[in-house]
Amino acid sequence: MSKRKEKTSHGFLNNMNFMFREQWNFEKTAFLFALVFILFDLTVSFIVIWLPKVVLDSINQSISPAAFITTIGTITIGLMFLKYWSHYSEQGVLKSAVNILNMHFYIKKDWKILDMDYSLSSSAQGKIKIERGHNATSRNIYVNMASFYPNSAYLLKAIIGFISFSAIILVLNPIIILILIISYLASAYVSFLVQRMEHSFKDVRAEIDSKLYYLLEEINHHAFAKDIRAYNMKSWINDTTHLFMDEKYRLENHIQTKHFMQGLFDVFLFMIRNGGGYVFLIWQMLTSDMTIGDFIFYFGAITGFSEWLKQIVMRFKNLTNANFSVDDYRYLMDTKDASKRTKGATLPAYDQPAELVLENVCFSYEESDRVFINQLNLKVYAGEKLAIVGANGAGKTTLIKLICGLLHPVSGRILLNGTDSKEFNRDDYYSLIAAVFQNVSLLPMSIAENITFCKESEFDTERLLDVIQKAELSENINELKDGYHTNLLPSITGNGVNLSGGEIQKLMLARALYKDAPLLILDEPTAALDPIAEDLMYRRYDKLTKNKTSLFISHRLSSTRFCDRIIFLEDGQICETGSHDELMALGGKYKEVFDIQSHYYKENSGVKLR
Ligand SMILES: Nc1ncnc2c1ncn2[C@@H]1O[C@H](COP(=O)(O)OP(=O)(O)OP(=O)(O)O)[C@@H](O)[C@H]1O
Repeated sequence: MSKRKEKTSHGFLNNMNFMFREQWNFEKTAFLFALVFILFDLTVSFIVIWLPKVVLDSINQSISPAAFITTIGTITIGLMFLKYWSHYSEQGVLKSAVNILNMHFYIKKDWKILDMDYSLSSSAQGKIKIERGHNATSRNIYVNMASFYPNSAYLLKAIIGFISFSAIILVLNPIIILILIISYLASAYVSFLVQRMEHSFKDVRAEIDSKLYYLLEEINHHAFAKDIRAYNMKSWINDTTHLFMDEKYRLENHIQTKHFMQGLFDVFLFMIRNGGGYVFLIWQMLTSDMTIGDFIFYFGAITGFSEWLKQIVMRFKNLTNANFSVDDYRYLMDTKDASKRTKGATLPAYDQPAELVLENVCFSYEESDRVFINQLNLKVYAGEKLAIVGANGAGKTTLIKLICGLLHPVSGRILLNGTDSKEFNRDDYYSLIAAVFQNVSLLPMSIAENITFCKESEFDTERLLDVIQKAELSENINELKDGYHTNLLPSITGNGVNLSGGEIQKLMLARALYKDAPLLILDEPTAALDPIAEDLMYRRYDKLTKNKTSLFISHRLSSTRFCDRIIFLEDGQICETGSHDELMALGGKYKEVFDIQSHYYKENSGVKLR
């Protein structure tokens, strides 16, 4: 499979364009808020350094108390007005960007993860990508991508403030500006180095987080609670969690140490910068005609100038962080599916069984050198009932995932009614297959919704009742007060029932039958059924698979005899194929395993399997 080189960074300007367009499309008023905030907040900054000069000059010039109160009162009221509206607008910018826009990215990212090819989302590389996408849209407003827009506004405000205050200090002495700027450039450079170092650990951090959070989520998972107690796994979980935590601690500690050193360097520069400025002003007071009002005004300007520079460095740093997050988000969102998402080949009829052909199919998992499916050739005739058997790890589930289009062959082809599965639109192709996988997936909604995936008002009742009956679930459901309207997962829905393992398996079968697709795939569908339910299912298998081609995976070889043909898989290859009688006559691996299983039955119950 040829690997496309993926773009991990779009560049700052491109990201800026992207974020501003997103903000514009999402909420235009955010731009008005930003404008008001910048203008008003800057004006407040000027008034704050100018007001003490006005007060001192007024006292020096001995103006009348009425004029003094009017002047100071007007300025103070104006200041309050501007401060209120600047705060209001700032909140407007933060609200629309961080609270709303971030939620928009968060949902889009989740949708992308749900929609992307399974082969990508389940690979190790895909998991890191997803973790980085989660971090990019996290609730932490200091690093998430939505902080890009407010930080741009803060940065613009700081730049304008810096230029204006420069003009004031320029009148005083240009060298002061030069000293202040050099000290800040040094600070910015060190900050940039620390930030770049932190970014270089992003993949390591995502990998540790993904391991740690997987473990933390699993231990909180209801299904895992029994095993934890039964196998006394607490100490193992504790040790493993601490192992990951230690890894995380070491990494964060290393990063934190660099931040601490950067902080020390900043304090050193601050002392040189501000201390030098004040010494210069005192000297000016002593040697020229500078008034106390001027001293206070310039004192404020130098402090304010330093503050603007600090703001520029800080906002630039935040913006760079947000820019990295935008890159991470776009890296995830740009993921190209390997399967076809555009209009594909014409689909075969849903009411006719499909023919399936595998030609020289090879497959390896991305992160492994091993070949899991090796040059596999197989033809499943339309309407045929094929059983796939083999030892654990032989590749049965992998083969099923390939046929389902969840994984893609590294080489070779999978043809459905003569058309390469790659030629179908991915979602169209999924619609041709109804599969029951080993891992069950129940959702917190009613039994009917879990079977049909339709809203309560939209499903086909007749079809629902038919599949409930075929899956042998009628008796269980009839016992419930609300029948198939009963909710599942009461711990989440607040009411309803918990089904047993066997009942869930029947429900999964009902779900596959309701889909009524031409290719039915059942991966160990009877593993949780009691012998009577299992026997019933085998006897009804013809009816269940009417007008369908079916693939049936099982470890119980006796259960595959109702299939037309059996393939025995070993190391990702078909080593034997034929009907039960043919394989028994062959005297190979199938017979060997069958004899071991039937021997067990004979010895323990006197029941012979043949
Ligand atoms: N995501 C993965 N990455 C790497 N290897 C994997 C992955 N999933 C499965 N494997 C490996 O592929 C091999 C085949 O697994 P598969 O699940 O297809 O076997 P199986 O025949 O269905 O086994 P079982 O009967 O136990 O369900 C196993 O060795 C397994 O470890």
